[in-house]
Amino acid sequence: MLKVSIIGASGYAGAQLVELVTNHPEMALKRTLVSAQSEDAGKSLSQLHGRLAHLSELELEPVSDGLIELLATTMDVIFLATPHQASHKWVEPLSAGKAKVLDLSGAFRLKDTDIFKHFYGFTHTADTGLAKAVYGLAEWYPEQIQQASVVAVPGCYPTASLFALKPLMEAGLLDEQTRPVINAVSGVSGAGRKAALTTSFQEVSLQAYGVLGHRHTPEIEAYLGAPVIFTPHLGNFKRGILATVTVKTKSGTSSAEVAQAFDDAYQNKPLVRLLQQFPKVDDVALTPFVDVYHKLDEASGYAVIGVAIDNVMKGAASQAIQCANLMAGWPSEKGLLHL
Ligand SMILES: NC(=O)C1=CN([C@@H]2O[C@H](COP(=O)(O)OP(=O)(O)OC[C@H]3O[C@@H](n4cnc5c(N)ncnc54)[C@H](OP(=O)(O)O)[C@@H]3O)[C@@H](O)[C@H]2O)C=CC1
Ligand SMILES: CC(=O)N[C@@H](CCC(=O)OP(=O)(O)O)C(=O)O
Repeated sequence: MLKVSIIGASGYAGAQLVELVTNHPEMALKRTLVSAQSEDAGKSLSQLHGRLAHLSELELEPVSDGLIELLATTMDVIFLATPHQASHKWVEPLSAGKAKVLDLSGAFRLKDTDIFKHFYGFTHTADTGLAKAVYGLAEWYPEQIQQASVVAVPGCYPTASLFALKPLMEAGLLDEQTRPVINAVSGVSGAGRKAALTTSFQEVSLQAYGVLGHRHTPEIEAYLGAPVIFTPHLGNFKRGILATVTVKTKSGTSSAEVAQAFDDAYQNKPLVRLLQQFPKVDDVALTPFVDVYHKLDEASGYAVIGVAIDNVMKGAASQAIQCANLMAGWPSEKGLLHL
């Protein structure tokens, strides 16, 4: 059994990880942590998350330098489901021992530290951690993830967007002169658990935000290898992301070529479901699946691809488990397919 700890366990992604690790046949959850000043330190996780009421023995411990050092040398796997600054601080000391570290924040996804500073608002100084970090898009970089000691688990919107675009990019079917246009709607859980006016029940109404400036734009561009137009929207539902992606294909591209590109990319990928219709958020909510559909208008050369994922699962926690599975030498879907 792999010994596992989760830092940021009281948040949405962290609590989801607690559930997934607890259900995993080869993982044993040892410790759950929150920040040093957390008002939830000392509470049991089941007090905060009713879904975890059966795990009443798990206590949330405040993080400290001493505990970080201990975890680095005694754990096999450590998940950080913490804000970007906290992950930036803790990834290097946590990866100094034998533990493999999976960070769910955006702190280690962008290799270009100038772009990072522009979009995240602070200077990246964890060079060693950044050099080690492998981007954890599980179905796309399995060999690199398997060798990694630090994984930067992708953001939720980049996961949905890249699953739509990478098959066409890999097949050389995208028109290089026209940027893909990504419109995506996320449920409110994407914003995290802490109270904020913009995410309160009375305030949320379908609306675009972060237009032409969201930090996920450079992340999508870095792992697609082309510029995009990305517009996120906040929807009045709890879980899920629906990304509708419009692309111009190369002149003469046929529907059969587009279908072949998606079949080639996702055959033998049990967590990716190629549908016969555009996907629905409810079909993936609380699951680790990626639902995908595509349609090409051969006359104009424009294609529309729909992708649905659960933002907290495939957009964060279940993708982190997929990466931990790969790092342990197991199939990425271990412990996830039959939840
Ligand atoms: N929600 C989502 O859909 C997705 C989230 N992510 C990323 O995952 C990470 C967690 O997100 P989410 O679960 O939504 O966030 P939440 O705000 O719900 O949870 C954050 C967690 O981190 C803890 N925490 C905060 N500061 C520190 C610190 N300095 N040291 C240790 N623990 C700390 C919080 O507890 P406390 O404050 O009490 O200490 C809490 O447990 C973020 O980086 C987010 O960007 C990525 C993809 C999708
Ligand atoms: C609805 C909502 O607010 N979503 C979050 C994205 C959550 C996510 O993927 O987080 P990280 O990249 O920060 O890890 C946002 O737009 O900031």
